[in-house]
Parts: sequence; structure tokens; C-alpha cells
Amino acid sequence: MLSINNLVVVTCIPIVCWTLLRTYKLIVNYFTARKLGFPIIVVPVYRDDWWWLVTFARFNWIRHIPAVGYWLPRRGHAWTLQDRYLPHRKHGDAFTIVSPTRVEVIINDPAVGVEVQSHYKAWQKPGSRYEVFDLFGTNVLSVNGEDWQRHRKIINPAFREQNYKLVWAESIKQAGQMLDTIGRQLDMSITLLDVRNHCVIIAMHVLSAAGFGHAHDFDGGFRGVSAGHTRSLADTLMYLLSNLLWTVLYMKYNWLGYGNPTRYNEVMGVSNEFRQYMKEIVAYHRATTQAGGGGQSADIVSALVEADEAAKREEKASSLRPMHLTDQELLGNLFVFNLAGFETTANALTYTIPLLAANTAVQDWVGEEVDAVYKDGEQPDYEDAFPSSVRVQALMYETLRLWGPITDAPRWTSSEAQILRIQGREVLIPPNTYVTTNFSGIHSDPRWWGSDSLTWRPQRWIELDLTTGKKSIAAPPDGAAYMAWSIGPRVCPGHKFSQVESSLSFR
Ligand code: HEM
Repeated sequence: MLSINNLVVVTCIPIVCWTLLRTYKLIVNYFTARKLGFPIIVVPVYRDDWWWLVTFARFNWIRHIPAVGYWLPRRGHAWTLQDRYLPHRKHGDAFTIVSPTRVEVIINDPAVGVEVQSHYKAWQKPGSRYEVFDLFGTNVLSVNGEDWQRHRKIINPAFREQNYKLVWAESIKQAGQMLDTIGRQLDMSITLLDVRNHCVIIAMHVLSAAGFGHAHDFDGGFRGVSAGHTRSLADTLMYLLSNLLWTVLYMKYNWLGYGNPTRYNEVMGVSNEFRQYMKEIVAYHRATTQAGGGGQSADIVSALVEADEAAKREEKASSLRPMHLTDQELLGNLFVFNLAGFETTANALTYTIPLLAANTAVQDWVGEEVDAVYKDGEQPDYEDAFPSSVRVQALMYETLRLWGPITDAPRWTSSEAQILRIQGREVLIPPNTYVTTNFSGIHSDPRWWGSDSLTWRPQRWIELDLTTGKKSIAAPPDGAAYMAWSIGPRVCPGHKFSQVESSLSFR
């Protein structure tokens, strides 16, 4: 039997080795970062370290220890939203965060941000950050290079005007039903949590109908279970998205299930149910397309499957290299549409409604436009009403400027060094280095957005064409950049989808 002393030694050896290894890596990374010539912040953990993601909530007390807890604010994924441009005031428009895991340059220079986001071949999405999205298969969000071109070519046709009409119709339905539901309540007071819950239902139902052809009533919640299933599609998605971290961990490391078999079985059961739903939807649209009945549905999946079948036919005819998506990749993309399309839009709505409620001047200003567009309470067509709803669109632009769901975006040099022009000099960024564009900083810095840069003022987005008298969404001020939906070839394909949906929700 092991004595207490031996037990302590056996337990301590791995911990000491691990600490020594991390210290060594920290020193190596520190010297790599010094060559870049930017100010350096040294932190003991990186925000992507999975063990840290699971445990960091327990370490909040560290921030109160003087000279030790300084790094804690930079420990989580949303630190750029909390700090915005302020760290750059102190450290400049580029500084480096060094941890044992990574060297990461943080950028607050709009021109450099646009360069890094736009040149997708040189500046790739790092696998270690994006592979969590590969739960059900690789997809357009996570892949790089030629693979990304192949994915994007197939998914682009899914985001089309026909689909936006469907988003419009479904959003009108959901918003109307939501107002009826609230109107029927005896107690008319609404908490912020109610707002959040209503926005979640709207975003999920619009996505379910316009994305997957599964329509639900607003007050039906997430009911409506299809034959052969135990949960509705929307309910399945809600579960997976609310338990994303555990879903990722259990699917990647099955052995973690021994820690909590009940939760493991539930998570895996719901994941299988989601996979089954997606397979059924794809099989249905594939059969319809192969039988010559394509082009009839406007939802995203049907367009995706049609484009994929067309790519297969093209390959056969010209014996080109494979250009279609495998079944696994189709599934991966469908999951990512749900993930990227739901939480982002639900968040934008959740922030905008209280901001609007607290700003009566903005309410009146938007109300004027809504009264003009929705004369006598009629439901105007998408083609007429959406382009005229410029003030309504400005609400979303302004909310995303300050409270966008994606607060920064990392790119990396992968195995090849890249040259980046920053602050008037050319810097050689070594292999394996992250360069992260701080969207929240760039969107809020008073140097570009003025002294009221932190004020929610949708009016800043309106531009008047003096010759035609038409109003439109203004470009960002000189020197600024707006990247709420990213920018360049990898811009968000759901940009207009989310705008059409939110326009209706504010009518
Ligand atoms: C307010 C709503 C939305 C915001 C603010 C938003 C923002 C973004 C941003 C910033 C990116 C780039 C991410 C990166 O580079 O890491 C992105 C990519 C993406 N978004 Fe959205 N998004 C929204 C809605 C949607 C919707 C509704 C869908 C689909 C239904 C969608 C699907 C995607 C996909 C597939 C990508 C990956 C594109 C690529 O890498 O080629 N998004 N989005």
C-alpha cells in the first residue's frame, strides 16, 4: 500500500511537470512576442484552454489580489466587449497577449482589421478556435482555403431574395402572434427575462420555418413533435445550444460521461435526435430534387440540397474534382446555420428592445417611419417595405455596433509567417500566431465614432441623398470600419436574413 508521503509525491509529480512545461512554453512565447515589438501582457492561461473554460467561474476571487489578478478580465471570451477600446488607449492599437498556449496580437486599427478579415487565404481561421463548430461535420464557418470555397459556393444560393420573403412572412406572423399573446396577459408588466424569452422564440421559429421548413406558432412554444421523435426540432436545437459546452465536451471526450452519466445520456440522446431530424430533412429535399421537383421551397435546406445535387451533376458531366458537399458536411453546415443564425439574431433583438424602451426620442423617430410604411396597419410586401425601413434597419446596425454578439475574430498565420503593415511599419508575424481583430474596440473608439461613441444613437446611420431625397444606411465615418457581420469574402451570409427578421420584429 502507498504511504501518505508516497501518495503526495505521486500526485505532485504530474502537477509539477505540467507547471514546469507551461512555464517553459510561456518563456518561449514571451521571447517570440518580444520580436514583434508591440506592448506585451503576460497571462498564465489562455481563453481557449478547455480546462479553464470549464473551471474559470470558480477563480473570480483572483481578480482581487493586487498585482496578481490583473489578467483575469482577459480570461473569458467576452473581454473585448467589456473593455472595448480602453486597453488600446493604454497599450496602443496593437498589443500582444502572451500565455503558455498562445501568442495573440490584438488589433484595434480598422484598416489592419479589414486587411486580416478580408485576406482569407493568408489569414486563416484557427482550427483550435473553430473546431468546436465541427460537432456534426466540417462546415463553411470552420474550414479554410479551397475547402471553404467549395462550401461557400454551395451555401451561397441558399441566401436569396426568395428566402428573405419567407423570413419576412414568418417574422410578420411571429411578431403579430407575440403581440396577441402579450395582449391577452392580465398583468401587462414585462421583465427583461420575458423580453429575452420572447426574442428567443421569435428567432428560433423564424429560423426553423425559413431555414428548415418547420413552422411553429408563437404561443405553441417549442411543441410540435414530428412522428418518430420525442422533441420538436426547435426544442432539440434549444437544448443543444443551451448546453453547447457539455455537448462539445461529451462528443469529443466520451469518457467525461462517467462523471455524470444522466447528463451525458441526455446530451447524447438529444444530439442523435438533432442528427436524425437533419437527415430526414435532407433526404426529403434530395428525393424531391432528384424527382425534378426542386425550386418549389424557399427555405435554406432545400436550396442547399439543390445546389449540392447540381454540383454532383456538374462533376459527373465534366469529371472535375469533387465540388459537392458530403452528407457529413451538409449536416455540419445545417448545424452551423442554426448556431450562427439563432443566438446572434436573438441577442440583437434582446438588446434592441430595452434600448428602444429607454429612448422615447428614438421610439418616436422610428415610429414615424413605421407609420409611413405600415399605413392603416396593412401588411406591406417585402419588396416595398424592407428597402423603405431604413430607420428600423439603423436600429440593428447601432445595436450591433455596441452590443454585437461576435466581439472579436481571430485569424492565424498557420504554418507560414505573414507580413502585416501596422502603425506605419511592416511586421513579420511568425507561424502559429493569432491576430485577433477587436470588433468591440474598433466599433466604439471615439477617434472614429465621435465623443458619443458609447451612446446608442441609431440616427447616426442615416444618410440622405440630396439629389434623389432618398435615405439609406450610411457608411461608417471616415477612418472607421464596421464589421458586425464581418467583412470581405467571409462576410456573414446571414446578414440580410437577420436584418429582414429584426425589421419586422420592430414594426
Ligand atoms: C445579428 C445576426 C448575425 C450576426 C451579428 C452575425 C455575425 C457574423 C460574423 C461576425 C461572422 C464572421 C465570424 C468569423 O469570422 O469568425 C459570421 C459568419 C457566419 N454567419 Fe453570421 N451573423 C448573424 C446572423 C446569421 C444568420 C441568420 C445566419 C444563417 C442563417 C448566419 C450564418 C453565418 C455563417 C454560415 C457564417 C460563416 C461564413 C464563412 O465563414 O464563410 N449568420 N456571422
